[in-house]
Amino acid sequence: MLEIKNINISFQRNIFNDAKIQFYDSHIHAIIGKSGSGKTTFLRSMVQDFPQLQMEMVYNNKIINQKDDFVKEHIAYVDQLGSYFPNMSIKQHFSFYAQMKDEKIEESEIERFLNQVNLHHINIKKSPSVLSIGERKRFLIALALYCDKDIIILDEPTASLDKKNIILLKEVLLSLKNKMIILTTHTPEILEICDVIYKIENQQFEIEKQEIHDQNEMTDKVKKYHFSPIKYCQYKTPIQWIQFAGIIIISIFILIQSMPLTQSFMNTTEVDPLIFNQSSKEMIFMRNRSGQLDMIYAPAYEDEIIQPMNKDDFNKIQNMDGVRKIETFKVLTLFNPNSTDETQSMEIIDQNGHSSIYSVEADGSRAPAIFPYYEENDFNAHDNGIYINSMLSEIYNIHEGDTIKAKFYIPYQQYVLDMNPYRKISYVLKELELKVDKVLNNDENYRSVATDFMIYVPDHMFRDMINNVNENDEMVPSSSVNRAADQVDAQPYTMDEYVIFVDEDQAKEVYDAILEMDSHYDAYSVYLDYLEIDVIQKDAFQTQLVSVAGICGIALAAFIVVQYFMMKSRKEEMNLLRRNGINKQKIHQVILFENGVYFVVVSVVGLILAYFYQSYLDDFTNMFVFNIIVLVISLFLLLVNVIVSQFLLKDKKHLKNRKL
Ligand SMILES: Nc1ncnc2c1ncn2[C@@H]1O[C@H](COP(=O)(O)OP(=O)(O)OP(=O)(O)O)[C@@H](O)[C@H]1O
Repeated sequence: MLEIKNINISFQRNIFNDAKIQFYDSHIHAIIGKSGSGKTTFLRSMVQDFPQLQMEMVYNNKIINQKDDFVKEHIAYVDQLGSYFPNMSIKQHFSFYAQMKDEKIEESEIERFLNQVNLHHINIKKSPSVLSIGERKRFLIALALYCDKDIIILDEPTASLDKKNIILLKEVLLSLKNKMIILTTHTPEILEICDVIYKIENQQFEIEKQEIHDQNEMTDKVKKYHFSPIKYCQYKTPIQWIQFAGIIIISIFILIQSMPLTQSFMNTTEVDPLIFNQSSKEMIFMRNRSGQLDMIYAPAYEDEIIQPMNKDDFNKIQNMDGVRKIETFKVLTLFNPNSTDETQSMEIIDQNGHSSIYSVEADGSRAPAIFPYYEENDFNAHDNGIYINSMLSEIYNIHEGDTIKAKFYIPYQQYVLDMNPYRKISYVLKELELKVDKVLNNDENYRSVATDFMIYVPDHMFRDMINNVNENDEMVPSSSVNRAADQVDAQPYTMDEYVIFVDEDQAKEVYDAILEMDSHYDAYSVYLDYLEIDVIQKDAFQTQLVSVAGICGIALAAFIVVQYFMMKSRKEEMNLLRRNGINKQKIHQVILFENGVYFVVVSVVGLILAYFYQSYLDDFTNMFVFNIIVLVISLFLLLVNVIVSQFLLKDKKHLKNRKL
């Protein structure tokens, strides 16, 4: 027996005032009353709490403290509309309850239950929406029977039913001998089979009819129903799966958009320390070029195209504000500047005499070269030592005190052609032994675009290396030099490239002035070049940022719209779970689990894509930043996801929502 006492419900007005009511095992009860008297509200209050409700329920002499558990174990509720889970087929409804009961249900068993309520030959793979409302209500009763609930509540079961369906329903109700049926109706055919009829009058339940017969002992065995939020996630319509996949795809799209942007941001922030050291800020390379400049200015590698400076211009530059000194400049290479199609070997001898021989790539990309340094470079307190940069030291494992032994190409004579190229240069191949006095830090040395592997020798030593060449040295054969020798006489080689030492704050003016003097004058400063590229990169980043922000904004709006509709379609589903006694925490766990799956999928795919993107760039130096950005964006999208779901699933319309 179910006794409900002290029923108080009031909205704008009192609906029940200290009312009480009793329901008997194996009896059919009807509640009647005028429209608006509170029939639906009362039935609803039996399965769901709301703020305007107070009541005390006693079932088989036990006070019900946990209404949710009681509902889950004992009550099946069928509302006026015959509401069903919109995310489940007929068959899935049964398997959902089977899962809660820790059982498996076969199709034949489902059919047996459907037969009990006169539902034959329906396609159980279809959604209950294909059923008529009468069939739907009977289907829900069949479900209640399968769930073995002992209390079945039917709100207006005959609403919208035709005569034939009313008769069918009546037969079904009569067959439920051992259940406690509680219904609201005004249909005489149903009322005549009710054992007890209560009428709502003056906010109380008044007995209209009471024919209590022997009550089939309804076992109060505690049935255990388990609701698993994880298993529940499988119940989705194809549209919901598509929506779920949709928000994942949109999220991944946003992540993909962020990657080039991140890269371009890193480009704008990454600073090579070599660019900002004092020497790089104060050195401007300069030359008078014959012919067109192709690509970039690579100091001294292209000295066939360098011709002497105009004396007047040279003097002008020398007298410019900020110019401290002008020195000649050249680079000695390990490869034949006339053809780099060869492999060279380089020997490193350590202080103990142990030697390592390296074969240097034919393309010269890892080839060290000899550069002059000057007093103005302020290297290591002017001790006239031989220095190398840290990159060369690391790659070839060269330490202070080690000796680099290799053959370098040293210019000997030039054949001035006075056209483009301006001259042909003959070289000798000379073995040099350079004992490394010090490995310079990045903030000490200067940088060149010619190579990353630099050996610095004092300017006077450098000039000696060039000036001490004579015809006894090993001449490098060259057909182009021979051809030039047929046309013009040889002259001694002259260094026509220069490095200007300037005051840092006037470097830009000097640089611009040189370029303005003559279109054949080239000026190159690692530092100024960097600043120029930096401005271009920052501009490019800003443009990219605006376009990516636009695209991602649209994608985010699409994300919210899809998520909104997905969640909206689930509101009914969540309400039904509540009516099945599934508490709010469990329902939140469903959402939490789905959000968790979403986050894991998006972030893992994002991290994999970030990895591939970086391998495409062949640069893993920003791996950490990329991964953090992927995770931050995924977390942000997760947050949007959670906010939209919480916003939609909140019981904010509790007071107004009649169909809870
Ligand atoms: N959530 C709510 N917020 C405000 N008022 C409510 C709410 N639910 C019900 N009411 C009011 O409580 C009263 C009883 O409504 P209820 O639907 O229970 O009546 P009923 O007897 O089932 O009527 P009918 O036979 O027409 O379905 C009505 O005046 C209704 O407006």
